[in-house]
Amino acid sequence: MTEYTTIRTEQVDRVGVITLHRPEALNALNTQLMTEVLDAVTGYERDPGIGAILITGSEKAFAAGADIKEMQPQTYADTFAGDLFAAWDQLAQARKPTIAAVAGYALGGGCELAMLCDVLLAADTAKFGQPEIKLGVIPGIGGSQRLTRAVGKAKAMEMVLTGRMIGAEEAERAGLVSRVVPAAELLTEAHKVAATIAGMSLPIAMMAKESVNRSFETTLAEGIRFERRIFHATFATADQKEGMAAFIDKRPPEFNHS
Ligand SMILES: CC(C)=CC(=O)SCCNC(=O)CCNC(=O)[C@H](O)C(C)(C)COP(=O)(O)OP(=O)(O)OC[C@H]1O[C@@H](n2cnc3c(N)ncnc32)[C@H](O)[C@@H]1OP(=O)(O)O
Repeated sequence: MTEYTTIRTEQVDRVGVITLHRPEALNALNTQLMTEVLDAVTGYERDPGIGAILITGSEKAFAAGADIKEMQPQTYADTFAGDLFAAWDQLAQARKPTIAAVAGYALGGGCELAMLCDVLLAADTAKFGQPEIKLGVIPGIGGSQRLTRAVGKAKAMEMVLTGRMIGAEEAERAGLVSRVVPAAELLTEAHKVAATIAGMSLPIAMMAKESVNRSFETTLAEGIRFERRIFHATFATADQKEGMAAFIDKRPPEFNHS
């Protein structure tokens, strides 16, 4: 069992949970914390008993951004040679579905971490922003790209150029989050969503995720061709036979993830 110092992990109902835990710094994402998050994600990816990964923070902050105190003294040569933040791409490459449950601040790298996840659920207390410009930098973990795809150019431009935060309702209206729930219900709801996904056939959920993600990277015609081929491939699984047989037999499916 790995000992983590800046995150907490637990496994419930085939869901691998990662709770960011650096309360003294509002979960600011320093190297230690991100290394631990990525290590935990790798562990859950390898674990056949896990079907979805849930990432959450505290009531006050999902994460207040990349660690400014750690970044401040770095030189251009440091950031370039070390390819600062490139490791985070590993989360985007996760093949199992990932869910972010956001309460409080999700700023800069915190907003980017949430956007690296597949499903984004927000508490009514959530505040999203890309305030890097106020620090004399720009988003560096995909914020200018993923935020723009999520909320469109006009809102993304305003947020990235002014650093303005948006609340949960505005984030939902703009399409950044799938749903807003009362803060007291966030974890319960997020667990429900994650457990629902984890209860599906794992290979089929992974195919569904890959297919949706393809829509961000290719033309419509290519995307539809990709989806059709993957759809055909689902018929090679035992879970397709089981899922359809269960419907016909009027019983819940018992997927065995093969
Ligand atoms: C550059 C790239 C690629 C990515 C980035 O993410 S840059 C960072 C973007 N995030 C920000 O600019 C937000 C910074 N934080 C704040 O503006 C405020 O902390 C707040 C509005 C989120 C909350 O304000 P509040 O007054 O409630 O709390 P503080 O006293 O300011 O914070 C408590 C404690 O946490 C430390 N903290 C907060 N955010 C960070 C951070 N991103 N990096 C490092 N440390 C952070 C803050 O300094 C304070 O600790 P001390 O009391 O020890 O100073």
